[in-house]
Amino acid sequence: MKRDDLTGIVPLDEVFSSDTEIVGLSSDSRDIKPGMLFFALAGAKADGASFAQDAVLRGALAVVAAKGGINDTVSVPVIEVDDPRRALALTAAKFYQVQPKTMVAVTGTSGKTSVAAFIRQIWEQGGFAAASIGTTGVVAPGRNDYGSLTTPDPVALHKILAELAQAGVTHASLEASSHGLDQHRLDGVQLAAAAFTNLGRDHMDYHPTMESYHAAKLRLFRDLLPKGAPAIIFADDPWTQATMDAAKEAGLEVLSVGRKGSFLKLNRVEHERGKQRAEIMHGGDIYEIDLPLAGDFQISNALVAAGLAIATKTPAAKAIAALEKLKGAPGRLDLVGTTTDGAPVYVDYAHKPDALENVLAAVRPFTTGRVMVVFGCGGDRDRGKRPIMGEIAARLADVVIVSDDNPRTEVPAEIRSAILKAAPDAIEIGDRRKAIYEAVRMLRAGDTLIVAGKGHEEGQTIGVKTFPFSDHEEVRNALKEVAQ
Ligand SMILES: CC(=O)N[C@H]1[C@@H](OP(=O)(O)OP(=O)(O)OC[C@H]2O[C@@H](n3ccc(=O)[nH]c3=O)[C@H](O)[C@@H]2O)O[C@H](CO)[C@@H](O)[C@@H]1O[C@H](C)C(=O)N[C@@H](C)C(=O)N[C@H](CCC(=O)O)C(=O)O
Ligand SMILES: Nc1ncnc2c1ncn2[C@@H]1O[C@H](COP(=O)(O)OP(=O)(O)OP(=O)(O)O)[C@@H](O)[C@H]1O
Ligand SMILES: N[C@H](CCC[C@H](N)C(=O)O)C(=O)O
Ligand SMILES: [Mg+2]
Repeated sequence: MKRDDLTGIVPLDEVFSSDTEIVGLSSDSRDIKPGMLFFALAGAKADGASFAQDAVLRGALAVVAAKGGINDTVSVPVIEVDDPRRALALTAAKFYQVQPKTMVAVTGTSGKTSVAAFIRQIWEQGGFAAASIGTTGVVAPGRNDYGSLTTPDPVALHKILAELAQAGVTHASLEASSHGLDQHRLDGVQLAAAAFTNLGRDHMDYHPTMESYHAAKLRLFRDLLPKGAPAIIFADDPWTQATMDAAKEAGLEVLSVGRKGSFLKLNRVEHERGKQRAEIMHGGDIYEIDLPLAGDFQISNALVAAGLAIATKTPAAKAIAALEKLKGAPGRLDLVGTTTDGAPVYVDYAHKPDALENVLAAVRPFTTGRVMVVFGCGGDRDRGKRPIMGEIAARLADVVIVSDDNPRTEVPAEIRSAILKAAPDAIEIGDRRKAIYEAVRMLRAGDTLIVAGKGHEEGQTIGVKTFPFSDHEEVRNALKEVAQ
């Protein structure tokens, strides 16, 4: 791409002639090839500025950095900007040029992946070529890539958006994580609408307080949505009011959904094992639907998705009717099988306190026997949530098995012991395969088992190595073995 097609954000015209060809951008010196621009970002672990020399040696045309950020002398121009992360995101948007026409983003502690998958399905049912991008990867017509970050870094993200647009995708939903918002990964994405699901304890290793965690989420409404755009806000969360106030102050059109919602109001819901019947009110009309998913929280997610669809011009009756055909995102209260006595086993991605609380509460109404749970907590992540999750499991489940979930570089037994402090009656089985097998073996008619924490994940990270591991596969194998 020529200099002039890319200028405007970073003042490239001050250092390059107009015929300079720029072949790419990166904030990782290891990815730099001749003809690329290197953006030096101050990170959590390292300072990108210290890799400027490395980037130059690999052929960077220039280094974009914060004012006074580069102390070493480098042999290429150093371009100083106020905010290198934002500059990278906006430049990436220009570099990759095209994005799907209608894009929405969803933030919140829980429900992002589910809402992103639901709105994609509502659009698909409306006949649009639609995509979703988030924790479970990129899902689009003819494409299903496994992803590693919930919100990809801006260069990867804009490359994906351009590929999707070029493949004819017109509608896309994105998950906006608090890290992603804080690090400006989504700046430069042209959003038509955005949504907020809820706020609970998460990532307290990154955000110093709940208020700063909330403020990171609010960037979506304060800084990224254009004025007048719709903000769909789940109405029944303790953080609803503060979020609505911020969205109103930012000049957005606030549309609330939920039991206390006014745009989509949930009048009534009846839970059954695999589905729930809901009465929803919109614009004076009443709709009765069967949502083919278990769990009260999935009603909330479905309402947020329907709100986004209506706000982006899907007729309300169509958007609400589409809820009857929704499929859950992989590993979200995902029914993997049942024992010969009919006891169901679900795999769920609850790896934070509120999610665990919700999922255990969700299965209680249709469990006549015991609610059982196998779970652990990730290593090298927020340590404070361990006893909190232990307490929740002990309070809401009848049988608790504490096991390992990506211990990473921590001592697994120490993580388990922090959970067990608040769940003294729990059974401890570190090996997750054995824990799942034991739990399945204990199941009796009327019981429900939740294997929580890993959801769609396909590995167990011990130390710095990731070993293939799938809760789905382990549950299926255990069910087979126990049935024999
Ligand atoms: C803590 C965190 O969020 N880190 C993210 C951040 O990295 P960072 O900027 O802090 O990087 P750093 O390692 O300190 O290095 C600083 C800079 O030096 C550069 N560098 C480094 C080494 C080198 O040889 N050369 C070089 O140029 C790095 O590329 C970087 O630009 O920016 C990177 C690029 O976007 C991300 O890949 C990286 O995600 C790491 C891998 C990560 O684990 N992130 C998780 C916590 C995360 O983002 N999770 C959220 C939420 C999950 C959820 O709840 O759903 C997500 O959106 O996935
Ligand atoms: N609206 C909700 N309210 C509370 N808990 C929920 C809600 N939706 C989902 N959950 C719980 O959180 C888990 C993760 O759901 P989902 O993947 O949709 O959320 P997420 O926000 O994308 O999470 P992550 O940040 O971990 O990717 C589910 O498996 C379920 O246990
Ligand atoms: N995006 C989250 C996922 C956590 C999933 C859980 N299985 C764990 O490893 O803690 C994180 O990396 O913190
Ligand atoms: Mg997610």
